[in-house]
Amino acid sequence: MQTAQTTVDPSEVAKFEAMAAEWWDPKGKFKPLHLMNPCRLDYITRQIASEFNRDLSTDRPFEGLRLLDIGCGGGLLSEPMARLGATVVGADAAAGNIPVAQVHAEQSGLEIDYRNVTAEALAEAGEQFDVVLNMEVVEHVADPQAYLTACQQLLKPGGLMVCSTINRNPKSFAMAIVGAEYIMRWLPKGTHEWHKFITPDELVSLIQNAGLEPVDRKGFVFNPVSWQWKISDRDLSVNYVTASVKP
Ligand SMILES: C[S@@+](CC[C@H](N)C(=O)[O-])C[C@H]1O[C@@H](n2cnc3c(N)ncnc32)[C@H](O)[C@@H]1O
Repeated sequence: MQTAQTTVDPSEVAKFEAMAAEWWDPKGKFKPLHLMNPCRLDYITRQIASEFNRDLSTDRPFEGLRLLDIGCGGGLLSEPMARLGATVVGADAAAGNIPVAQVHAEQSGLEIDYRNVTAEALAEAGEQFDVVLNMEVVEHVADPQAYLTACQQLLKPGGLMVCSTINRNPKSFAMAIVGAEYIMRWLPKGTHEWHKFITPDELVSLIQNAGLEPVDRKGFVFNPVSWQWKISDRDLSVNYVTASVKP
């Protein structure tokens, strides 16, 4: 791993190291992210297409865009972005995630540049991207403001950051911790720490303080009957996503 680890919380990264082998098992510990993937990919692709004026009916609409998937895990989002034509760098603080992501991309015939590196180290190295995907990571870092500032530095002017996380309220405690970890046992107990969850207003302030302009926010809502996630304009009570641009 490269230097500049200021925003890494070693105990958080250790949790993901321990689960690294399971990234691509849709019934394993990352089942919630697999279930959520169609819904969040729909949001991400529409935000990128709108920001960069791309036609989603074409084969590789994101050709020419350089995209960073920060906290990429096993590459559940890096791979679809590469399929859509983006030049993808997947970065993660957990070293064990990288070979898992690399092997899966190779087996899928995709070229993705996976690196065991932090956002701060990439920013220090002067890397620049059109898009930063920052999905389900900010609730796992030691210093969200420093982390989001590094993400801002990584964007070119006019670049887009899509950032998702979990709200902090009694409902999110019941759903994301008691429900997902203790009742459904989707995730190992202790995967999430409720006090590290961030309300939408707090996230908007952090994003603005980092020098980005928030342009959209939506909820991701799980329907236990259809067993599917949907995008909601109004319900940001548990999982939610924001889009921001660098002026
Ligand atoms: C919940 S997973 C999300 C993975 C992926 N973004 C997704 O949504 O499918 C969080 C990931 O963030 C990584 N992570 C935690 N802290 C990090 C940091 N400071 N910098 C980069 N990655 C980090 C973890 O190792 C883990 O792979």
